[in-house]
Amino acid sequence: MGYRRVVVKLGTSVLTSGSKKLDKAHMVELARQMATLMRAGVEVVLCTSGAIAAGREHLQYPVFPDTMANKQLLAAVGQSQLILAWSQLFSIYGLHVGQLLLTRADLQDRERYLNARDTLNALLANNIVPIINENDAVATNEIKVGDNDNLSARAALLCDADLLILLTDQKGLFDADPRTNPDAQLIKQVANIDDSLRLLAGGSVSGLGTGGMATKLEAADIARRAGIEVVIASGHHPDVIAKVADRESVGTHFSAIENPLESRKQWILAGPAAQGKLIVDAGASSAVVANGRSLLSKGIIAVEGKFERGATLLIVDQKGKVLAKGISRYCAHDVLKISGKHSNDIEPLLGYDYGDAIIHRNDMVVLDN
Ligand SMILES: Nc1ncnc2c1ncn2[C@@H]1O[C@H](COP(=O)(O)OP(=O)(O)O)[C@@H](O)[C@H]1O
Ligand SMILES: N[C@@H](CCC(=O)OP(=O)(O)O)C(=O)O
Repeated sequence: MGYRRVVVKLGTSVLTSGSKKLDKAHMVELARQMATLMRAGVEVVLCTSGAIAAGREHLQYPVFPDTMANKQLLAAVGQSQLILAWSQLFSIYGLHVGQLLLTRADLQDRERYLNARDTLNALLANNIVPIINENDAVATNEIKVGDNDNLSARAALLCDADLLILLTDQKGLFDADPRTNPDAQLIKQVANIDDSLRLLAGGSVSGLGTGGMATKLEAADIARRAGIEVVIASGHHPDVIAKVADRESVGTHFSAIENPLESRKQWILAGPAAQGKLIVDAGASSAVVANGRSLLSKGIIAVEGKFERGATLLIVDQKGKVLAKGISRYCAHDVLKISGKHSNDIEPLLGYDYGDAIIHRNDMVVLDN
Protein backbone atom coordinates (compact mmCIF):
# COMPACT_ATOMS: atom_id res chain seq x y z
CA MET A 1 0.00 0.00 0.00
CA GLY A 2 1.21 3.53 -0.72
CA TYR A 3 2.01 6.05 1.97
CA ARG A 4 -0.58 8.68 2.84
CA ARG A 5 1.41 11.32 4.73
CA VAL A 6 5.20 11.68 4.71
CA VAL A 7 7.58 13.87 6.74
CA VAL A 8 10.83 14.62 4.91
CA LYS A 9 13.70 15.86 7.09
CA LEU A 10 16.61 17.53 5.32
CA GLY A 11 19.83 17.92 7.30
CA THR A 12 22.24 20.82 6.92
CA SER A 13 24.64 18.34 5.32
CA VAL A 14 22.16 17.78 2.47
CA LEU A 15 21.16 21.42 2.04
CA THR A 16 24.76 22.62 1.80
CA SER A 17 26.07 19.53 -0.03
CA GLY A 18 28.95 19.62 2.43
CA SER A 19 29.89 23.24 1.59
CA LYS A 20 29.41 26.43 3.64
CA LYS A 21 26.49 27.66 1.51
CA LEU A 22 22.96 26.54 0.76
CA ASP A 23 23.12 24.48 -2.43
CA LYS A 24 20.09 26.01 -4.18
CA ALA A 25 20.56 23.83 -7.26
CA HIS A 26 20.11 20.77 -5.08
CA MET A 27 17.30 22.35 -3.05
CA VAL A 28 15.28 22.89 -6.24
CA GLU A 29 15.77 19.24 -7.11
CA LEU A 30 14.47 18.22 -3.67
CA ALA A 31 11.50 20.61 -4.03
CA ARG A 32 10.77 18.96 -7.41
CA GLN A 33 10.80 15.51 -5.82
CA MET A 34 8.44 16.60 -3.03
CA ALA A 35 6.11 18.34 -5.50
CA THR A 36 6.01 15.17 -7.63
CA LEU A 37 5.04 13.13 -4.59
CA MET A 38 2.29 15.61 -3.74
CA ARG A 39 0.95 15.43 -7.28
CA ALA A 40 0.71 11.68 -6.80
CA GLY A 41 -1.64 12.33 -3.86
CA VAL A 42 0.81 11.93 -0.97
CA GLU A 43 0.79 14.69 1.68
CA VAL A 44 4.27 16.05 2.42
CA VAL A 45 5.59 17.91 5.48
CA LEU A 46 9.12 19.32 5.23
CA CYS A 47 11.34 19.59 8.30
CA THR A 48 14.30 21.68 7.22
CA SER A 49 17.58 22.42 8.94
CA GLY A 50 20.02 24.98 7.57
CA ALA A 51 18.99 28.25 9.27
CA ILE A 52 22.31 28.75 11.02
CA ALA A 53 24.29 27.84 7.88
CA ALA A 54 22.12 30.25 5.85
CA GLY A 55 22.68 32.99 8.45
CA ARG A 56 26.45 32.58 8.24
CA GLU A 57 26.33 32.70 4.45
CA HIS A 58 24.05 35.76 4.32
CA LEU A 59 26.25 37.74 6.74
CA GLN A 60 29.38 36.69 4.82
CA TYR A 61 30.79 34.41 7.53
CA PRO A 62 31.12 36.90 10.42
CA VAL A 63 33.80 36.17 12.98
CA PHE A 64 32.33 36.52 16.44
CA PRO A 65 32.31 34.54 19.70
CA ASP A 66 30.43 31.26 19.74
CA THR A 67 27.78 32.45 22.23
CA MET A 68 24.11 31.51 22.46
CA ALA A 69 23.10 35.09 21.51
CA ASN A 70 25.26 34.96 18.36
CA LYS A 71 23.84 31.58 17.33
CA GLN A 72 20.36 33.00 17.81
CA LEU A 73 21.32 36.00 15.70
CA LEU A 74 22.52 33.66 12.92
CA ALA A 75 19.31 31.63 13.16
CA ALA A 76 17.14 34.78 13.08
CA VAL A 77 18.88 36.04 9.93
CA GLY A 78 19.19 32.60 8.35
CA GLN A 79 15.66 31.34 8.94
CA SER A 80 14.21 34.21 6.89
CA GLN A 81 16.65 33.43 4.06
CA LEU A 82 15.86 29.72 4.31
CA ILE A 83 12.08 30.12 4.15
CA LEU A 84 12.46 32.67 1.34
CA ALA A 85 14.47 30.11 -0.65
CA TRP A 86 11.93 27.30 -0.02
CA SER A 87 9.03 29.60 -0.84
CA GLN A 88 10.64 30.54 -4.19
CA LEU A 89 11.62 26.96 -5.02
CA PHE A 90 8.20 25.45 -4.30
CA SER A 91 6.51 28.28 -6.23
CA ILE A 92 8.25 26.93 -9.38
CA TYR A 93 5.93 23.93 -8.93
CA GLY A 94 2.87 26.09 -8.18
CA LEU A 95 2.95 25.35 -4.45
CA HIS A 96 2.61 27.64 -1.43
CA VAL A 97 4.48 27.01 1.80
CA GLY A 98 3.56 27.73 5.44
CA GLN A 99 6.17 28.09 8.18
CA LEU A 100 5.95 26.54 11.67
CA LEU A 101 8.78 27.35 14.05
CA LEU A 102 8.49 25.15 17.11
CA THR A 103 10.25 24.68 20.44
CA ARG A 104 9.90 21.92 22.98
CA ALA A 105 7.45 24.11 24.91
CA ASP A 106 5.02 23.87 21.98
CA LEU A 107 5.18 20.08 22.16
CA GLN A 108 5.07 19.51 25.91
CA ASP A 109 2.02 21.61 26.65
CA ARG A 110 -0.89 19.44 25.51
CA GLU A 111 -2.99 22.43 24.38
CA ARG A 112 -0.18 24.00 22.33
CA TYR A 113 0.56 20.55 20.89
CA LEU A 114 -3.02 20.22 19.72
CA ASN A 115 -2.97 23.78 18.31
CA ALA A 116 0.16 23.02 16.28
CA ARG A 117 -1.52 19.83 15.05
CA ASP A 118 -4.58 21.81 13.88
CA THR A 119 -2.35 24.24 11.95
CA LEU A 120 -0.47 21.39 10.27
CA ASN A 121 -3.69 19.68 9.29
CA ALA A 122 -5.16 22.92 7.93
CA LEU A 123 -2.08 23.52 5.76
CA LEU A 124 -2.17 19.95 4.43
CA ALA A 125 -5.89 20.12 3.75
CA ASN A 126 -5.20 23.15 1.53
CA ASN A 127 -2.28 21.58 -0.35
CA ILE A 128 0.19 23.99 1.26
CA VAL A 129 3.60 22.57 2.19
CA PRO A 130 4.17 22.89 5.95
CA ILE A 131 7.83 23.76 6.58
CA ILE A 132 9.05 23.13 10.11
CA ASN A 133 12.24 24.11 11.92
CA GLU A 134 13.12 24.68 15.54
CA ASN A 135 12.54 28.27 16.65
CA ASP A 136 16.27 28.66 17.26
CA ALA A 137 16.09 32.46 17.51
CA VAL A 138 14.22 32.29 20.82
CA ALA A 139 14.87 28.77 22.10
CA THR A 140 17.50 28.42 24.80
CA ASN A 141 19.00 25.00 25.53
CA GLU A 142 16.48 24.36 28.30
CA ILE A 143 13.46 24.70 26.04
CA LYS A 144 14.91 23.23 22.85
CA VAL A 145 14.21 19.91 21.26
CA GLY A 146 17.85 20.41 20.27
CA ASP A 147 18.12 18.70 16.91
CA ASN A 148 15.94 18.39 13.86
CA ASP A 149 16.01 14.57 13.78
CA ASN A 150 14.08 14.52 17.05
CA LEU A 151 11.99 17.50 15.91
CA SER A 152 11.00 15.70 12.69
CA ALA A 153 9.94 12.59 14.64
CA ARG A 154 7.72 14.76 16.82
CA ALA A 155 6.35 16.45 13.70
CA ALA A 156 5.57 13.00 12.28
CA LEU A 157 3.62 12.13 15.45
CA LEU A 158 1.93 15.51 15.45
CA CYS A 159 0.58 15.09 11.93
CA ASP A 160 -0.02 11.34 12.17
CA ALA A 161 2.36 10.56 9.29
CA ASP A 162 2.98 7.00 8.14
CA LEU A 163 6.55 7.56 6.91
CA LEU A 164 9.48 9.66 8.13
CA ILE A 165 12.39 10.10 5.70
CA LEU A 166 15.63 11.38 7.26
CA LEU A 167 17.90 12.55 4.45
CA THR A 168 21.56 13.09 5.23
CA ASP A 169 25.06 12.93 3.73
CA GLN A 170 25.50 9.14 4.15
CA LYS A 171 23.66 6.30 2.41
CA GLY A 172 22.05 5.33 5.71
CA LEU A 173 23.05 3.82 9.02
CA PHE A 174 26.34 1.90 8.80
CA ASP A 175 27.78 -0.56 11.30
CA ALA A 176 30.42 2.12 12.04
CA ASP A 177 30.84 5.77 11.06
CA PRO A 178 31.86 5.58 7.37
CA ARG A 179 33.84 8.81 7.69
CA THR A 180 36.36 7.07 9.90
CA ASN A 181 35.79 3.42 8.84
CA PRO A 182 36.08 2.90 5.08
CA ASP A 183 35.01 -0.77 5.48
CA ALA A 184 31.77 0.10 7.26
CA GLN A 185 28.72 -1.75 5.90
CA LEU A 186 25.29 -0.27 5.27
CA ILE A 187 22.54 -1.74 7.47
CA LYS A 188 19.55 -2.10 5.16
CA GLN A 189 16.80 -3.22 7.52
CA VAL A 190 16.25 -2.63 11.23
CA ALA A 191 13.49 -4.45 13.08
CA ASN A 192 14.37 -3.32 16.58
CA ILE A 193 16.39 -0.47 18.07
CA ASP A 194 18.40 -1.73 21.02
CA ASP A 195 21.54 -0.75 22.90
CA SER A 196 23.84 -2.69 20.56
CA LEU A 197 22.52 -0.68 17.59
CA ARG A 198 22.82 2.59 19.51
CA LEU A 199 26.51 1.82 20.08
CA LEU A 200 27.07 1.86 16.30
CA ALA A 201 25.63 5.32 15.85
CA GLY A 202 28.10 8.11 16.41
CA GLY A 203 27.71 11.87 16.59
CA SER A 204 28.24 14.48 13.88
CA VAL A 205 31.88 15.17 13.05
CA SER A 206 31.53 17.29 9.91
CA GLY A 207 30.84 20.49 11.83
CA LEU A 208 27.70 20.97 9.71
CA GLY A 209 25.08 18.80 11.36
CA THR A 210 23.80 18.36 14.91
CA GLY A 211 23.65 14.95 16.51
CA GLY A 212 24.87 12.64 13.72
CA MET A 213 23.37 9.15 13.59
CA ALA A 214 22.74 9.04 17.35
CA THR A 215 19.88 11.56 17.12
CA LYS A 216 18.56 9.88 13.95
CA LEU A 217 18.22 6.64 15.92
CA GLU A 218 16.42 8.48 18.75
CA ALA A 219 14.05 9.91 16.15
CA ALA A 220 13.51 6.51 14.52
CA ASP A 221 12.77 4.98 17.92
CA ILE A 222 10.10 7.56 18.73
CA ALA A 223 8.48 7.35 15.30
CA ARG A 224 8.37 3.55 15.01
CA ARG A 225 6.79 3.22 18.46
CA ALA A 226 4.00 5.41 17.11
CA GLY A 227 3.53 3.09 14.13
CA ILE A 228 5.50 5.24 11.66
CA GLU A 229 8.05 3.66 9.30
CA VAL A 230 11.41 5.42 9.05
CA VAL A 231 14.07 5.52 6.34
CA ILE A 232 17.52 7.10 6.67
CA ALA A 233 19.02 7.71 3.24
CA SER A 234 21.29 9.96 1.24
CA GLY A 235 19.75 13.27 0.17
CA HIS A 236 21.88 13.09 -2.98
CA HIS A 237 20.73 9.66 -4.15
CA PRO A 238 18.87 10.25 -7.47
CA ASP A 239 15.11 10.52 -6.96
CA VAL A 240 15.53 9.34 -3.39
CA ILE A 241 12.18 10.66 -2.11
CA ALA A 242 10.15 8.93 -4.83
CA LYS A 243 12.11 5.70 -4.43
CA VAL A 244 11.64 5.57 -0.68
CA ALA A 245 7.94 6.40 -1.05
CA ASP A 246 7.70 3.55 -3.60
CA ARG A 247 9.23 1.17 -1.02
CA GLU A 248 12.36 0.60 -3.10
CA SER A 249 15.28 -0.61 -1.05
CA VAL A 250 17.20 2.63 -0.47
CA GLY A 251 19.17 3.44 2.68
CA THR A 252 18.20 1.99 6.05
CA HIS A 253 14.57 1.05 6.63
CA PHE A 254 13.12 0.80 10.17
CA SER A 255 9.85 -1.07 10.41
CA ALA A 256 7.14 0.33 12.64
CA ILE A 257 6.15 -1.66 15.72
CA GLU A 258 3.02 -3.77 15.33
CA ASN A 259 0.99 -2.39 18.22
CA PRO A 260 1.72 1.33 18.21
CA LEU A 261 1.22 3.46 21.29
CA GLU A 262 -2.08 5.28 21.67
CA SER A 263 -1.87 9.04 21.11
CA ARG A 264 -1.61 10.13 24.76
CA LYS A 265 1.30 7.73 25.30
CA GLN A 266 2.96 8.97 22.11
CA TRP A 267 2.78 12.43 23.63
CA ILE A 268 4.30 11.22 26.93
CA LEU A 269 7.18 9.72 24.97
CA ALA A 270 7.81 12.61 22.62
CA GLY A 271 6.48 15.73 24.35
CA PRO A 272 7.70 16.62 27.82
CA ALA A 273 11.36 16.50 28.85
CA ALA A 274 11.95 14.32 31.92
CA GLN A 275 12.24 16.38 35.08
CA GLY A 276 13.56 13.66 37.36
CA LYS A 277 14.32 9.97 37.84
CA LEU A 278 12.98 7.20 40.02
CA ILE A 279 15.58 4.49 40.62
CA VAL A 280 13.81 1.16 41.17
CA ASP A 281 14.72 -2.31 42.47
CA ALA A 282 14.63 -5.58 40.50
CA GLY A 283 11.07 -6.44 41.60
CA ALA A 284 9.65 -3.11 40.42
CA SER A 285 11.71 -3.34 37.26
CA SER A 286 10.17 -6.67 36.24
CA ALA A 287 6.67 -5.58 37.36
CA VAL A 288 6.90 -2.52 35.09
CA VAL A 289 8.74 -4.01 32.10
CA ALA A 290 7.65 -7.66 31.98
CA ASN A 291 4.17 -7.41 33.47
CA GLY A 292 3.08 -3.93 32.42
CA ARG A 293 2.19 -2.94 36.00
CA SER A 294 2.05 0.48 37.63
CA LEU A 295 5.10 1.62 39.61
CA LEU A 296 4.35 1.30 43.32
CA SER A 297 6.17 3.17 46.05
CA LYS A 298 7.69 0.05 47.59
CA GLY A 299 9.95 -0.58 44.57
CA ILE A 300 11.54 2.88 44.60
CA ILE A 301 15.10 3.00 45.88
CA ALA A 302 15.97 6.62 45.19
CA VAL A 303 14.48 9.80 43.80
CA GLU A 304 16.42 12.28 41.67
CA GLY A 305 15.33 15.82 40.83
CA LYS A 306 12.85 18.32 42.19
CA PHE A 307 9.49 17.96 40.52
CA GLU A 308 5.83 18.64 41.01
CA ARG A 309 2.85 16.30 40.75
CA GLY A 310 2.20 15.73 37.02
CA ALA A 311 5.91 15.92 36.08
CA THR A 312 7.32 13.51 33.53
CA LEU A 313 9.94 11.17 35.03
CA LEU A 314 12.23 8.39 33.88
CA ILE A 315 12.06 5.04 35.66
CA VAL A 316 15.62 3.72 35.83
CA ASP A 317 17.09 0.46 37.16
CA GLN A 318 20.06 0.28 39.52
CA LYS A 319 22.50 0.02 36.59
CA GLY A 320 21.16 3.26 35.13
CA LYS A 321 19.19 1.65 32.30
CA VAL A 322 16.06 3.62 31.41
CA LEU A 323 13.05 1.31 31.70
CA ALA A 324 10.10 3.63 31.21
CA LYS A 325 8.89 7.22 31.02
CA GLY A 326 5.76 8.33 32.81
CA ILE A 327 3.81 10.97 34.65
CA SER A 328 4.16 11.14 38.43
CA ARG A 329 1.07 11.28 40.63
CA TYR A 330 3.10 12.87 43.42
CA CYS A 331 5.66 15.65 43.79
CA ALA A 332 9.28 14.72 44.63
CA HIS A 333 8.84 15.51 48.30
CA ASP A 334 5.85 13.19 48.60
CA VAL A 335 7.48 10.37 46.59
CA LEU A 336 10.40 10.50 49.04
CA LYS A 337 8.07 10.41 52.01
CA ILE A 338 5.87 7.62 50.66
CA SER A 339 8.64 5.38 49.42
CA GLY A 340 10.24 5.43 52.85
CA LYS A 341 7.21 3.44 54.09
CA HIS A 342 5.50 0.22 53.24
CA SER A 343 2.93 0.75 50.50
CA ASN A 344 0.03 -0.37 52.71
CA ASP A 345 1.06 2.25 55.15
CA ILE A 346 0.57 5.36 53.02
CA GLU A 347 -0.98 8.21 54.87
CA PRO A 348 -2.59 11.03 52.97
CA LEU A 349 0.13 13.58 52.35
CA LEU A 350 -0.56 17.28 52.36
CA GLY A 351 -4.19 16.32 52.66
CA TYR A 352 -4.19 14.27 49.41
CA ASP A 353 -3.83 10.60 48.59
CA TYR A 354 -3.67 9.80 44.90
CA GLY A 355 -3.38 6.07 45.46
CA ASP A 356 -0.68 3.48 45.75
CA ALA A 357 0.83 3.95 42.32
CA ILE A 358 3.48 6.62 41.97
CA ILE A 359 3.27 6.26 38.18
CA HIS A 360 0.14 4.51 36.95
CA ARG A 361 0.56 2.15 34.00
CA ASN A 362 -1.92 4.27 31.99
CA ASP A 363 0.49 7.19 32.35
CA MET A 364 3.60 5.20 31.45
CA VAL A 365 5.48 4.20 28.31
CA VAL A 366 7.69 1.15 28.79
CA LEU A 367 10.97 1.33 26.85
CA ASP A 368 11.57 -2.36 26.60
CA ASN A 369 15.01 -2.53 24.98
N1 LIG B 1 27.02 4.44 12.15
C1 LIG B 1 26.98 5.53 11.36
N2 LIG B 1 26.50 5.43 10.09
C2 LIG B 1 26.45 6.52 9.28
N3 LIG B 1 26.84 7.76 9.66
C3 LIG B 1 27.33 7.93 10.91
C4 LIG B 1 27.41 6.81 11.82
N4 LIG B 1 27.90 7.28 12.99
C5 LIG B 1 28.11 8.60 12.86
N5 LIG B 1 27.76 9.02 11.60
C6 LIG B 1 27.90 10.40 11.12
O1 LIG B 1 26.64 11.03 11.05
C7 LIG B 1 26.75 12.09 10.10
C8 LIG B 1 25.37 12.57 9.66
O2 LIG B 1 24.75 13.30 10.69
P1 LIG B 1 24.82 14.90 10.76
O3 LIG B 1 26.22 15.37 10.57
O4 LIG B 1 24.12 15.33 12.00
O5 LIG B 1 24.05 15.32 9.43
P2 LIG B 1 22.63 15.99 9.14
O6 LIG B 1 22.95 17.43 8.91
O7 LIG B 1 22.18 15.31 7.89
O8 LIG B 1 21.73 15.75 10.31
C9 LIG B 1 27.56 11.48 9.00
O9 LIG B 1 28.25 12.45 8.27
C10 LIG B 1 28.49 10.50 9.71
O10 LIG B 1 29.80 10.99 9.83
N1 LIG C 1 17.66 24.16 13.60
C1 LIG C 1 19.04 24.14 13.11
C2 LIG C 1 19.45 22.75 12.66
C3 LIG C 1 19.56 21.74 13.77
C4 LIG C 1 19.93 20.36 13.28
O1 LIG C 1 19.49 19.34 13.84
O2 LIG C 1 20.73 20.26 12.20
P1 LIG C 1 20.97 18.94 11.30
O3 LIG C 1 21.69 17.91 12.15
O4 LIG C 1 21.79 19.43 10.18
O5 LIG C 1 19.64 18.43 10.89
C5 LIG C 1 19.18 25.06 11.90
O6 LIG C 1 18.20 25.32 11.20
O7 LIG C 1 20.31 25.49 11.66
